[in-house]
Amino acid sequence: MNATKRPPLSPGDRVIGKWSRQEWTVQAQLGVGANGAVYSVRGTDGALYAMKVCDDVGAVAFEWGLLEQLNATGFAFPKPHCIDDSATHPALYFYVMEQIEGRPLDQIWKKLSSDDMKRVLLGVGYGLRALHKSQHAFCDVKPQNLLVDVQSNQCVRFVDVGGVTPFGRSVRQFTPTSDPAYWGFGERRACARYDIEAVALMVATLFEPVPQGLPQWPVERRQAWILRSIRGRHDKSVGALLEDAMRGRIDTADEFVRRLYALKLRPTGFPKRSAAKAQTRASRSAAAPGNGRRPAPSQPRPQQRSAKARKRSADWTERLMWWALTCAVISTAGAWAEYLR
Ligand SMILES: Nc1ncnc2c1ncn2[C@@H]1O[C@H](COP(=O)(O)OP(=O)(O)OP(=O)(O)O)[C@@H](O)[C@H]1O
Repeated sequence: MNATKRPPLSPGDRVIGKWSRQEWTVQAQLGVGANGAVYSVRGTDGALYAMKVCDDVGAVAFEWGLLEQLNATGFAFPKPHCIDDSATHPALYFYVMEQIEGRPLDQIWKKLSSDDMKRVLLGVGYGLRALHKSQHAFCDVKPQNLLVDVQSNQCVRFVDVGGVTPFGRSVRQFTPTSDPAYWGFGERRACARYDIEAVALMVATLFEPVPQGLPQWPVERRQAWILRSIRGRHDKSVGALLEDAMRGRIDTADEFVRRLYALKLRPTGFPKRSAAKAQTRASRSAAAPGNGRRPAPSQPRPQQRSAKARKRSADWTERLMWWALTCAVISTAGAWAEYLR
């Protein structure tokens, strides 16, 4: 496939579908990968969509077919909207889908609190659970394909359906650092366990970027490196979960979700973020699911907090006063004793 075949689109360009006669105006480029480029486009209905443009008409048809098939089971991938060729650009094959809000996981991971990390991973687990029900594996699990909406309680959605493969088949599209076979943990065959292993590898490499020379290392050395990094750096329970997942001891997304729920996270070992903030967010969403705007009932109110602070400082000054008074009484008594002697 030759990347130069595909005409690049710029903001303001209009694309008219040859068959559907629908029209879209390009707003911005959302991303670009090995298979094509994805643009944010506005339809004539005023809504924003994502348009994926590939060099190869076969790739467009293949991804479109998968999106449609998976949409029927309803889950984390974008909803398909339309497939067409451009009447306005030569050799421009594309499909239009829902534009997913959110930022790629690698761009926000380091800013998340441990609670938010757990929430994101639960979202990934739920998305995989739904996908696996359709007997397909994601296969190309990588942070760039997981979009997290930080405005919406860390809601996670998947993009890039190109790697999705029916269970039992060989994996066609993968990213080495999330590929269990690359690390010597398993074979490159689509199944639920492959995805869970990939998630664990992805998390480990988000915590600690891989060394530059890693591709030249023998597989045993790579494996030793990643095991050392998860055993040494994180909360022990997180390390144990990641290691079990990597080693293929977690067979289903259901089990992964259960293990995540059971994790008792310590605030240490994760990037700094005010624990109070995280707790406020968690209790907010518990109090008002969906919008999280009401303050948590268990949170001490500012007036209560300042009353306590006042009481603490009053205790301290009171003690100082009594101490000064006692000293004064003792020295006065001493002076009288000296005078009367
Ligand atoms: N529906 C969407 N909504 C918002 N952003 C999207 C959408 N689809 C893709 N993107 C963005 O565009 C980027 C590239 O898209 P995609 O992964 O589908 O291309 P690709 O050529 O298959 O990439 P790769 O080389 O990883 O296989 C994604 O990482 C994501 O940031």
